[in-house]
Amino acid sequence: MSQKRILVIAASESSGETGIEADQKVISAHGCDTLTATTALKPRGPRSKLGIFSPPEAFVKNAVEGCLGGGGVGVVKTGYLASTEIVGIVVEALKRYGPRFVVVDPVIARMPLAQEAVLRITTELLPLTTILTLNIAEALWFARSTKLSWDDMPEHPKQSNDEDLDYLIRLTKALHRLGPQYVLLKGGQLPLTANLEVPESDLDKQVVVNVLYNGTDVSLIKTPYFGKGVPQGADYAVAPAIASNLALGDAVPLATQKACRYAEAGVGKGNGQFNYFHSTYTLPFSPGYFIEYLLNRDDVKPVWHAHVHHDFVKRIGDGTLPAESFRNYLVQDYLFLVQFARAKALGAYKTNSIGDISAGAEETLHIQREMSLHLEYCAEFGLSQEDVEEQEEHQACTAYTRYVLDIAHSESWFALQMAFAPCALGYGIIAKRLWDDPETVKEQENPYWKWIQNYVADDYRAAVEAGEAILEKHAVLQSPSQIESLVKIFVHATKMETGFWDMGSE
Ligand SMILES: Cc1ncc(CO)c(N)n1
Repeated sequence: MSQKRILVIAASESSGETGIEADQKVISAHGCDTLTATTALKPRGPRSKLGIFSPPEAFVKNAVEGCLGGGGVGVVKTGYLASTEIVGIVVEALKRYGPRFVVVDPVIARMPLAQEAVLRITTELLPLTTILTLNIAEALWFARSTKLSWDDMPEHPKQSNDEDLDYLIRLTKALHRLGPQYVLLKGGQLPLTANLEVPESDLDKQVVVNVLYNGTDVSLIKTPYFGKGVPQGADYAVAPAIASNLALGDAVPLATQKACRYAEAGVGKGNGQFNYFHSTYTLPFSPGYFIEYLLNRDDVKPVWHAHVHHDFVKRIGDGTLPAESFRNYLVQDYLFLVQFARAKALGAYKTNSIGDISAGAEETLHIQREMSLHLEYCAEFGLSQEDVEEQEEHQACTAYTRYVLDIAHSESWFALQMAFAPCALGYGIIAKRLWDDPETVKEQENPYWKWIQNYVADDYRAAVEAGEAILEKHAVLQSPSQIESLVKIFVHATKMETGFWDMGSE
């Protein structure tokens, strides 16, 4: 699905806390895409006092028209419109291209703006506006700056007990007369009590009421009051979040309610920073590269290395492994594979996908074929199938197989696949390395050559690749915290593999 595109016409603020940069984070967090027309350039911190820089108006015009003329932009969100001319450019472009939604956050109280620009916003931009979002200070600024006569514009109350819910609603209605389809008045500067009354002390301040009005219906969106330390991003995030929700297809009231919830959640536990990505999952790997990521993790790499570079493996390669060790290992591996086949069969039971069921069944059969190699070797050692099956399981064998079977019972189907993973991946990698390594003693010179051949054979390779495909396909569907617990399973199973080699080396 292509991303929904939103044109942001606003100032660039190098702090990233407001302006285009902040809007872009909000919009990205909603899975939408941002196009920009930069109206002003504001440095961070004390340097901002040295001045806000203005890009040439021709640039702003070209950017706005280029973005809207290029098509695919359904929502325009405006922030700081730095000059009368820029307001004119925006108004002209909106009339020409008629985007579906126009979200206006008129940054008029905290950035310098000519009286004429405010007037032009009021008379020309607001009538083209889908939703005007503003806080109380901005609402009052409009009241002071505009030359319009407002019949029902409430006086700014001098006494705090006039600043009640009714006052907020009257203010919202007054602003609606300026022409936008909706007004959202953000009440963060006027927190109320839990019963929406005027608080008598700071302790009583509990609820922030945001008032949404469309000319007929007033709706109140209540959010908790977090005190004075609320990161400013919480306020600025509402408008771009509305723009995103509109782009994604919500009607204005729902888009607005969800935007207020988004902003509320971003305040989080109050470390002073607004969290834009509170509901965004970031997987630590790119799709298709889970295994590469997994094997390079700091908590996996050394454990994995210990398994695939074990001394037992080296001595299979150079043929110096004592026959006795190999025989003991093979017997235990046969017993291991019996239990592994049980786990594979149980895995097949644990899924509703017929593809995954039959893959599980295939793997079970594949284990049976792998076991015939073990029996061939054992015959050479004078051991029959019955002899092998009579042997007692070594603890390393019991530990590994019952761990996997326990995952099979207590965890998800995919967790079980992660418990299987070190087995196939490891033997695939080990055998290929031994096969390619010029140091490896080959053919008849090496009593274990058949073993190496078995794990580089086409059918084993195909089984490994099928397992890899399963990991890649399902890893991208997990949450980041699930990935962490899955990795732990993989690490533990890998250690069990190493334990198996250790046992063989005894
Ligand atoms: C212990 C162990 N791990 C992996 C394999 C590969 O199937 C095996 N045969 N035995």
